[in-house]
Amino acid sequence: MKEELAKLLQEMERKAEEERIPIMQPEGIAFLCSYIETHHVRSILEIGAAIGYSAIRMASLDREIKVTTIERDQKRYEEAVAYIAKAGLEKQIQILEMDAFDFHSEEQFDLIFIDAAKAQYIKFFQQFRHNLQEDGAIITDNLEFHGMVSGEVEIKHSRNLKRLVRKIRGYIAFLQENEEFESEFLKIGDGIAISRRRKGQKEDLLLERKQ
Ligand SMILES: C[S@@+](CC[C@H](N)C(=O)[O-])C[C@H]1O[C@@H](n2cnc3c(N)ncnc32)[C@H](O)[C@@H]1O
Repeated sequence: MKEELAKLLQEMERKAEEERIPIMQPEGIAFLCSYIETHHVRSILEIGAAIGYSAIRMASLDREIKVTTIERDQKRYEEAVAYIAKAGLEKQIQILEMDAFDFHSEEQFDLIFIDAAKAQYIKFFQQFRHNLQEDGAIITDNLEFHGMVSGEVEIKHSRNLKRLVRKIRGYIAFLQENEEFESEFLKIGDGIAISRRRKGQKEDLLLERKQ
């Protein structure tokens, strides 16, 4: 990695820590980058850009990689735009300021990375599975949610947190029972799931869309 880029990423990590912006943890982003490299991923759709940290990490792996990333928070979007420009990655990263549920496209991606509102994971998955290449993968972060999902870390007084943890457990069950996708759950970073289409399912999906 070039020295300038490494410095920029360090600045972003510091900012995220100071302002409590939830960017990917080091182990999680390292895994994501090695997945992209070993699977020769070239096109990525990211739901949840925040300040653009993971988008920059992913796009800087290879000049051929294109990232489309979506952020609904105006301030974070503007900060991400500035960081992407500083990294010189405007040609590789397309950032959209919008609610991801308003993003409708026929484009097919090698990888879809879901890293936005956790309570909406099932809805994101259902909306964007249509945009996944046949051999692609949907990766979701934060499935352990700091140990709260397994119950290792007890939630004492927050109803909202309890509700969120119930939603994440619901998403895990949704993936485990999913007939179209097979998911692998990894204890990396804050907990990652990799979901790939079972064989023959893309053809069924295309037929379903034609009818
Ligand atoms: C965990 S942060 C993303 C971190 C980023 N992927 C990284 O690691 O650098 C989640 C972001 O998703 C955004 N978000 C949540 N729900 C969204 C939605 N429906 N559409 C677009 N962005 C959303 C939030 O504003 C927040 O900035």
